[in-house]
Amino acid sequence: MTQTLPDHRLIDGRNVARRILAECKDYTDEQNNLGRLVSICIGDVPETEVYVRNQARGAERAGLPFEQVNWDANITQDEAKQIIQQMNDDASILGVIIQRPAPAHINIRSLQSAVHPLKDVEGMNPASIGNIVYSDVALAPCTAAASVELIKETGLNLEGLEVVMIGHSEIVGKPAAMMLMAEGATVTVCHHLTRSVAMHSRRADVVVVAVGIAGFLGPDMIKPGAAVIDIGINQITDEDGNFKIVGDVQTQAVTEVAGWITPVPGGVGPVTVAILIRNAIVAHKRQVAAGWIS
Ligand SMILES: Nc1nc2c(c(=O)[nH]1)N[C@@H](CN(C=O)c1ccc(C(=O)N[C@@H](CCC(=O)O)C(=O)O)cc1)CN2
Repeated sequence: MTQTLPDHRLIDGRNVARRILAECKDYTDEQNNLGRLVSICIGDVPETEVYVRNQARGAERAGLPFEQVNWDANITQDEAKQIIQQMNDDASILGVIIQRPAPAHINIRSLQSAVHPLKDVEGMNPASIGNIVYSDVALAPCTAAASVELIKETGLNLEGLEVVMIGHSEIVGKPAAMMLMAEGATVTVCHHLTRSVAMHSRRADVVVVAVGIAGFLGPDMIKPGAAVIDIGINQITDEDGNFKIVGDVQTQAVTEVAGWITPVPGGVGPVTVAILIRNAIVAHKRQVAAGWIS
């Protein structure tokens, strides 16, 4: 009888998420009056449906009250801001996350800045993001923190590690680069104006890809044995007309060369959700310390 052995090159994000959520549950079990995590969607955005569904599941597993709120796509910036301000003052709300993307007329950055730093479970308020520059990374943007968590899962020593980050978004690439520097890694950030991404990625111990282009990273772009962390969550339609989630990496081909690789789905997605819940716990501890709640 042939036995299928697990591929140890694959980093299982679901396992990492389970561990983080179990730690959160240990904390929530000790609390008797936890506020709820409010997740806001503006308009109908199919890309965020999976994310929000998994947020609800993650919160349930961690014993955290959760509420999904859907705002009409035509809500004005002022109306949205006003509701956020009411949420800031509402003691029954522990934290707030606003899904991206939002409709074009909404200034999402300004709206995220309206979430009070103590309720900013996404770490997207400029005050929270700014703290990362000072190596205070306890409340960091979820996907950026997930990429660091997945690199740690390889067991590689981050001190002096050569990491190439492909993508410089404010939500992943930039904060993740700062967080990795705080861990002692040497980080190169590539972006759309980088002359030869492959020239950089081929010498890296770890390549993190967050460009939002399905199959962007091929096997010829990495060093044999490197760790590849795929941050892309791209919805595509397969040959049978079904929706499917794929990453920014040509997973099958790159697995032949890489030492470690994160799959999509089952990689960064579940860890992003788990970090969101962990951030909510950090927010709770900070609110208690600030005397907002007891
Ligand atoms: N405010 C924010 N909005 C959005 C962010 C963000 O970090 N902050 N990132 C993305 C989220 N996103 C993709 O569009 C996304 C995140 C997580 C998942 C997920 O849980 N994926 C699972 C899917 C498994 C399944 O099919 O159930 C996985 O990858 O295993 C999906 C999407 C956009 N918005």
